[in-house]
Amino acid sequence: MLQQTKVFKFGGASLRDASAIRNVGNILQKFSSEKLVIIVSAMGKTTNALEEVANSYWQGNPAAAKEKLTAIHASVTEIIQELFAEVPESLTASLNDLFVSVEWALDEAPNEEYDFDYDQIVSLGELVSSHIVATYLDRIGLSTNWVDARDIIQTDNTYREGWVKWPETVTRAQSQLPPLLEQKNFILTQGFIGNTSENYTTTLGREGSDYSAAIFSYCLDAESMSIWKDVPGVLTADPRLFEHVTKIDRLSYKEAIEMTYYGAKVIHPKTIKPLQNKSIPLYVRSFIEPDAPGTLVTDDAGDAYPPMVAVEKDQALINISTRDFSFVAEHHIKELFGHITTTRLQVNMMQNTAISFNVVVNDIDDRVERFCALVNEHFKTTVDRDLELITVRHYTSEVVESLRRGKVNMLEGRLPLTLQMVVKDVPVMRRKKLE
Ligand SMILES: Nc1ncnc2c1ncn2[C@@H]1O[C@H](COP(=O)(O)OP(=O)(O)O)[C@@H](O)[C@H]1O
Ligand SMILES: N[C@@H](CC(=O)OP(=O)(O)O)C(=O)O
Repeated sequence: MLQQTKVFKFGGASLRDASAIRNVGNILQKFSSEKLVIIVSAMGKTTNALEEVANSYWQGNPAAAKEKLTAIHASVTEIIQELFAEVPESLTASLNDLFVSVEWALDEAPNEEYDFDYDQIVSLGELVSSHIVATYLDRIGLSTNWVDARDIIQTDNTYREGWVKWPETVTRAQSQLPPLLEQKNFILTQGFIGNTSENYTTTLGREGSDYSAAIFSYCLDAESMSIWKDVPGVLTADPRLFEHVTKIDRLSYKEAIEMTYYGAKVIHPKTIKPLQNKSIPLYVRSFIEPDAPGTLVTDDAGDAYPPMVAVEKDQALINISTRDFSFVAEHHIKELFGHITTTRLQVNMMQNTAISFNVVVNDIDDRVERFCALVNEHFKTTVDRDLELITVRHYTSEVVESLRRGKVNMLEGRLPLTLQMVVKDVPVMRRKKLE
């Protein structure tokens, strides 16, 4: 039975309003005889809205936080009123309980750690959407067991980026989920959230629901995993940023992990490893054209690919140099990486010269400032911000030239299959109109 379980993941875009949720219901009708574990994200941009609640609360403005929370509750209520001719009382009650529990938390003084409070607040989005979708599926005759993902996914207490405790998670999934799939064909649960051993909620990192689906797939030795997106599959570049992109029919795990790590947002980068480790095929499919084949990510996908481009925004280039003109030696690099680890910087590129070391990192929160303060005693640092990291796999000179147009190149690295450049826009100089 386990071999036949498929895992489906529906993200925020596929659940943004009542008609989108109905569309998900229509897709799932076609699979009513299959064993499915369905992972849902928060609806639309709810997670961003909840981040605003967490920020107001943390900035010492609980009244503003509550106002924002009430607005989210109101928009959820509007969606369910449109979705159900008559909203089931049990759903209204569960949603009220969820919102009230966060509201009460906002009355308490903030915890010492922002990341902890963030997770307790922001996890609400997935809990809300999963109750709505499960109730809707039951209503349209798709009998579904709602599961709290926090009973399955166990993490350490790295809030906002929980590290999965695999043995505990596998044991829980394998003991709890198969009996539920015997009872009803569908299990519906949340992406993005997990639980610590002290029973506190963690999140797995922004856009982490794809990863949750991969965790469930791994634990259940799923037959396949499908993520339902607003694009026809994996494209040669983000269609929001580039014209003339084409769909890739088949992609190897290796290509997928390289592209997603460097910013191809269509798949969360942590998704690939659990699937590759168990050779579970990944389908990236369109919820707009659900019968189209999408992209298949597997082991044996050949190695002839067109140029593929990924863009990661909000990059900072940190130039670190020794204060006394000594070489940047191995012991310096060891010290620097110690600080990189403690400040949770993600390094996307690095290069060194005799007396300097350059790293390109995701510019998140105040991590760069904290890193610079830590290294200040031994090193001088300068930081360039608002940069983009452009990664091109299977690059050609034409593609690279076209990407360079209008950009200043700050750092570049080439390997036989991958070219990376860190760029910023050329400052535009315009002639003034003469009086
Ligand atoms: N190479 C790519 N191929 C397809 N889509 C991409 C690519 N790179 C970035 N994207 C973007 O990823 C989006 C889908 O991912 P995402 O918004 O995270 O989905 P969801 O939140 O529904 O899981 C697309 O709308 C597209 O703009
Ligand atoms: N809701 C979370 C997790 C997630 O993966 O969402 P989505 O599937 O819509 O990218 C976020 O927005 O970060």
